[in-house]
Amino acid sequence: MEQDELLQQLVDPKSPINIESLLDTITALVNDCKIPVLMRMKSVDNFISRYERVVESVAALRMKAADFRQLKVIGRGAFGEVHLVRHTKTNTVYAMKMLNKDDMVCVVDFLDFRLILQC
Ligand SMILES: Nc1ncnc2c1ncn2[C@@H]1O[C@H](COP(=O)(O)OP(=O)(O)OP(=O)(O)O)[C@@H](O)[C@H]1O
Repeated sequence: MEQDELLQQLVDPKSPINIESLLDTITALVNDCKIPVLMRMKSVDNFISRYERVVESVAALRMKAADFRQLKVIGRGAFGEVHLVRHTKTNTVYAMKMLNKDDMVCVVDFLDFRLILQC
C-alpha cells in the first residue's frame, strides 16, 4: 500500500525524507525565515508563528551533544576528532564524530559502540 511505503521512508535512516531529515528541514526553514525582510510577508510571518514553538520543542527533545559525556578521544580525521561518549540517560556508549567546519558548530555522527567492537 502507498501509505505503508511512505511510512517506510519516514523510518528508513537512508531515506532523504526520514523523520530526522524532515525535522532538520523544518528547523532550518523556520530559522532561515526569521529575517525582517522576509517576515514582512504575511505568509512567511504566518509560517513562523505556526512552527516556531514546534521547532523549539523539537530541539529540546532531539538527541544532542549535551546528552553525552565525553570519555576519551579514540580517533582523528581530516576535519575533527572521534570521541568515545556515554549517553547519560541510557548509559549506552557511542562513538561521536565532531566535525569542525566553518559553517557548522558541531556535527555529530552517532554509531553504536557495538559496531566498534565488531570491527
Ligand atoms: N565508530 C567508530 N568506532 C571506533 N573508532 C572510530 C569510529 N569512527 C571513527 N573512528 C576512529 O576515528 C578515526 C577517524 O575517523 P574519521 O571518520 O573522522 O576519519 P576520516 O574519514 O578520515 O575523517 P573525515 O570525515 O574528517 O575526513 C578512524 O580512523 C578511527 O580510528
